[in-house]
Amino acid sequence: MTDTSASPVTSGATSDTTSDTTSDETSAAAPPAPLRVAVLGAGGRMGRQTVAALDAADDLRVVARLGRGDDLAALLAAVDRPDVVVDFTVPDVTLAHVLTCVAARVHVVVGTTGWDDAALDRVRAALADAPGTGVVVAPNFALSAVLTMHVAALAAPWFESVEVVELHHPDKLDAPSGTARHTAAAIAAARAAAGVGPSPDATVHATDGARGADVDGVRVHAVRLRGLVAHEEVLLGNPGEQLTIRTDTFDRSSFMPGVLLAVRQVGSRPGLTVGLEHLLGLVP
Ligand SMILES: NC(=O)C1=CN([C@@H]2O[C@H](COP(=O)(O)OP(=O)(O)OC[C@H]3O[C@@H](n4cnc5c(N)ncnc54)[C@H](OP(=O)(O)O)[C@@H]3O)[C@@H](O)[C@H]2O)C=CC1
Ligand SMILES: O=C(O)C1=N[C@H](C(=O)O)C[C@H](O)C1
Repeated sequence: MTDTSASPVTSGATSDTTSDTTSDETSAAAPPAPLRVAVLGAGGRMGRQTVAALDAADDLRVVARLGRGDDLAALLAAVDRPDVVVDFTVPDVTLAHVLTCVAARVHVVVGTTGWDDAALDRVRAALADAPGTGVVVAPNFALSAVLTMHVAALAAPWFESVEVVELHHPDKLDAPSGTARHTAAAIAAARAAAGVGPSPDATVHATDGARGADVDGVRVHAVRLRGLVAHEEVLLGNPGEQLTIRTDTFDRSSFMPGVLLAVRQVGSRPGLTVGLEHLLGLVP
């Protein structure tokens, strides 16, 4: 539901940062107006956490909280529209949300997973007609997860075998997780660049699914278990040795520094950015 108490129309625009005084000294010290942010999926697990994190930041202001059935296009057509939209909804609708924002030339930060190359290509095509607009799609905003993916890609060419195991709460809609897909893609790219072939696997008899999903040639296994939040292991094997890289999110607060970083940076990153690693400077 749209939060009318803080909607673009009723929130009083920039009045909280506009000083009554005409003193040069005072106006020079005035902080910039907070970035105006709308949250899609605001009533969900991530949406609630995101609204709270934005509320706690002096330089960011939540101006709308949207859920299923709320009119995003109308919000973006308002005079006093948000600067940035954050999407934590469901895989079926996130592409449409992003295309609506790009058409209105409003920056978007996307945490929702379930993206594939075709959907990302549609965003790139839309952005070609919206110069200056930024979209950040990040499968995982937690630092430990981003570093797990980064280190896994560094290590992958040095091992014969590599497989990914992701473990999540059972209310999750998509499998494998967006993080696991992103991890597998990074591993596959690093191995291909180094001329390393597929992981050895002699399996000729297997029950469907027993060897997990094939993501870019990397086996990915998905566990759903009550009590878990979000976890991933990358297993790398050589004769006589194993490297395990593991990330554990015990609480969704782990995602918030990354979400706020993306909200602050998306306006200065025109085009499509996939992965928080780019915002952290881990990759160009
Ligand atoms: N990038 C990251 O770091 C992270 C990404 N995620 C991803 O974020 C997404 C959301 O996760 P989570 O918060 O746990 O899921 P939830 O199911 O808790 O929340 C999803 C929310 O989206 C709302 N919603 C559904 N359809 C629409 C719609 N058409 N328009 C607007 N809102 C809609 C739901 O409303 P209703 O209740 O009415 O259905 C619900 O409030 C998932 O894809 C998940 O994988 C999760 C954690 C971290
Ligand atoms: O649904 C979740 O919870 C999560 N989804 C993201 C994913 O699919 O990778 C990020 C994190 O793993 C939590």
